[in-house]
Amino acid sequence: MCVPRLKRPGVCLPDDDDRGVFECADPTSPERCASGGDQNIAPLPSPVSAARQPSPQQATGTASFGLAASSSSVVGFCRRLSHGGKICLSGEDAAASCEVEKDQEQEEEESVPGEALRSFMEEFGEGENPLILSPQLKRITTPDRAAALHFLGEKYNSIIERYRKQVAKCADECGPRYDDLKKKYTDECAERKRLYNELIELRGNIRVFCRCRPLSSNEITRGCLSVVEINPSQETELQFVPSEKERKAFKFDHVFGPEDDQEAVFSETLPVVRSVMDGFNVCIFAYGQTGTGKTFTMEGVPENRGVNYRALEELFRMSEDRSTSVAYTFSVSILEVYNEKIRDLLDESNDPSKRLDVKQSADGTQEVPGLVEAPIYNINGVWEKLKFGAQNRSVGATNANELSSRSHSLVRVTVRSEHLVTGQRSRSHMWLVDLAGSERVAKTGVEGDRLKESQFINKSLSALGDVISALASKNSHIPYRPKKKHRDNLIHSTFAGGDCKTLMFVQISPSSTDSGETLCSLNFASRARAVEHGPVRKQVDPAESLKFKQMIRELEIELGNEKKAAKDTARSMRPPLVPMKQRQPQGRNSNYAPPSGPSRSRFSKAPTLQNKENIPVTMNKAHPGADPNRAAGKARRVSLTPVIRQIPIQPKRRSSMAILPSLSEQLSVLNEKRAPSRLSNAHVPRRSVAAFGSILGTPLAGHGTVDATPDGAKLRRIDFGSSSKFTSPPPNPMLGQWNKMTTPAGGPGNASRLCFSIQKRVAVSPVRMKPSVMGKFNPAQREQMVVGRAGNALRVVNTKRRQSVI
Ligand SMILES: Nc1ncnc2c1ncn2[C@@H]1O[C@H](COP(=O)(O)OP(=O)(O)OP(=O)(O)O)[C@@H](O)[C@H]1O
Repeated sequence: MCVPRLKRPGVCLPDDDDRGVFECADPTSPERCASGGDQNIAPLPSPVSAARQPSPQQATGTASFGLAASSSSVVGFCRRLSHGGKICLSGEDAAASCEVEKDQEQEEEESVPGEALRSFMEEFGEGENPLILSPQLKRITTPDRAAALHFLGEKYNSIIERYRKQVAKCADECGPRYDDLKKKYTDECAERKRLYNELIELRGNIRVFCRCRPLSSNEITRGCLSVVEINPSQETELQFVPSEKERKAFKFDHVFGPEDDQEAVFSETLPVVRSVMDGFNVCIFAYGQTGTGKTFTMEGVPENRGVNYRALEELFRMSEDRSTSVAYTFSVSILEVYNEKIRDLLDESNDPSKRLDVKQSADGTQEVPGLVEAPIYNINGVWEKLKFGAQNRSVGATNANELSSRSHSLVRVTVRSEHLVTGQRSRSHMWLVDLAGSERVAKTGVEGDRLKESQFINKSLSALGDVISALASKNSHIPYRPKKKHRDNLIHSTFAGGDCKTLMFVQISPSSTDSGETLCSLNFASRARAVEHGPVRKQVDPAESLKFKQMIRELEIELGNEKKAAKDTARSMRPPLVPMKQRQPQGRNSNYAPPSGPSRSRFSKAPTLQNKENIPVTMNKAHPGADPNRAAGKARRVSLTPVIRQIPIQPKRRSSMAILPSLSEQLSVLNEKRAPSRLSNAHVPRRSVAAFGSILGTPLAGHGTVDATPDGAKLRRIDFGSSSKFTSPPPNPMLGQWNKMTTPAGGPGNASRLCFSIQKRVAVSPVRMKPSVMGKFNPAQREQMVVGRAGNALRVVNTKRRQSVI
């Protein structure tokens, strides 16, 4: 039997989900025949009545079956029911229907009427199994077939209805979730892009977009193939496939394929363009082989304008948006570098004798004095200027491009802004550069003037390539053109100079005939992408910066005066100091007594152990009052003062306002793994320590007590009024005087007067002494001694004396 596989329209077979559409050209029900519905079987009466009274109109119409019935059965059935109505099958199916007829007649003879229909309905009445095999349907005799099909139709309709409801329910339930997820995804993408842009800005990278033009009609005629593969879902990657075996992937910040239009390109360019309105310099330039669409991207055509026009349009739009807070003014200059000469394309006089040159301005930027800077007030004005400039540009025909640009074209848009509230002004530039195309002289078939142009173009582009390579590999030497005023340096500094946000379009041809040049361009662009300039500065109006410089100068003078005044005041407030010459030599770390000097005779005619503040000395119990060290003729105990000097002082370390804890406290504190030692809260200049070291008694003496906290590192509370076990000798008269001078309202004095510094914690640990030294002390003395070490400073602490931890 022939089972036709019906392709659209036709019957859906078990292994094919094409929908079968049977059209009946029944004159009595034209609307049904023409309805073309493709999902449901037309509504039919109940199976029983249908079985009894098969109505052609009811059974006909346009129906689609998702059943596995033999199309022959259905066709035959429809034919009979239509009473002469025509079953229309398309194409190959029509031929199949003839054979179907024969089979059907044969089948009818074999089947048992009524019985088959019943069992069929029993079998398929239950469940949702939509799979009905054709032999089962074939068993039903002709008069019952209508009922069987009707039965099936209803069953399928109900299944479809149920599924439709399920789908609707699912859509209701999942719709909001889907929308939510979609929003999250979009937000995530936007955030990723923002972060990426931020990263690029921080690094100061050159952004690189790659744009591949479509194959030209000429290339298609010549049978050129495309060597570039771009997957639209991967907007940053491009595959270069010059042959079957070769394949190289290139990554850029965005890749535009042949089908991407000017608008799509500009929408990605927009963020960079907007920066110029925020005071950043911006440079957008197109690079690539001749005829790859650089001018198309930058200038565009009147009906399909490019980046230049759209960028200026955006600037005007933004200016309008911000008009309540910022006042913007725009001006434009257009120039070209042709055969290493600069031509002003907006100069209406077109004076050939006018010579323009590049000059370096005071702020290091390249300027072209004398260049026309035309103010623009609206977008119409912009188009006029751009058109005028483009008309003046040097173009010529080559084999590669009928209208090949023979020069680098630079449009400079100057944006000046003044903030209406803060009055802050800025001046920034946007450079829109359409470079001349690199070309293979042999290929472009140029000669004469065109050849000369080509040589200049290639030389200039190669210099640019060197600059970019050097920048990319972070060479210390950037090979700008040797002459400082070289025209190319204007281009180089524009986008490679560093102080602007740079976007490069690398334009490529997809044609297999250009694969060599395409690879060069892609490699060049990859190198450019690796260049890191560092963050770009906001530009301030030069007039504004002059004003700021002036302000800074005035502030500096003011600050200097204030510092001087503060110094003078501080000097007048200081306590009387020992004259410098009386102080011990700096940096001396000696075990010998410092030479006696006038200070001693002046402040302490007979220095005693008691009044030697901060100088721990071992007492000789046998001869009190005698200097045991001298008596022994040996080196004195460590002089603390020089030791202190040796301890490195951290610049912002606080100085202690006192305080001498007991030895056990010291030990416990110091052994606590050098807990952070904020033992002080007032900075005392180093020399004060030295000075007080030789003053008899300090203002601290007799005033300070320590309220030791569990944390030895914490500052002790000072009770100036109470007495202490660490009492000092009576203060000397000079200090008394000084106290009076500096104590407000006769109070105990403030912290700054308690200037005795603990500059460094000292880890005290037993140190082995030479037996010869130890022998000089009796056991009681030895017990009383603790030997400590502070850095490389050795000192002895006597438990019976007022002790300094350091
Ligand atoms: N993306 C594109 N879609 C459609 N046409 C394009 C596209 N890019 C370029 N073209 C067409 O290709 C031709 C060459 O383009 P264009 O003059 O801009 O190239 P070019 O790189 O500036 O060449 P040259 O360096 O020689 O000046 C033009 O006819 C242009 O319209």
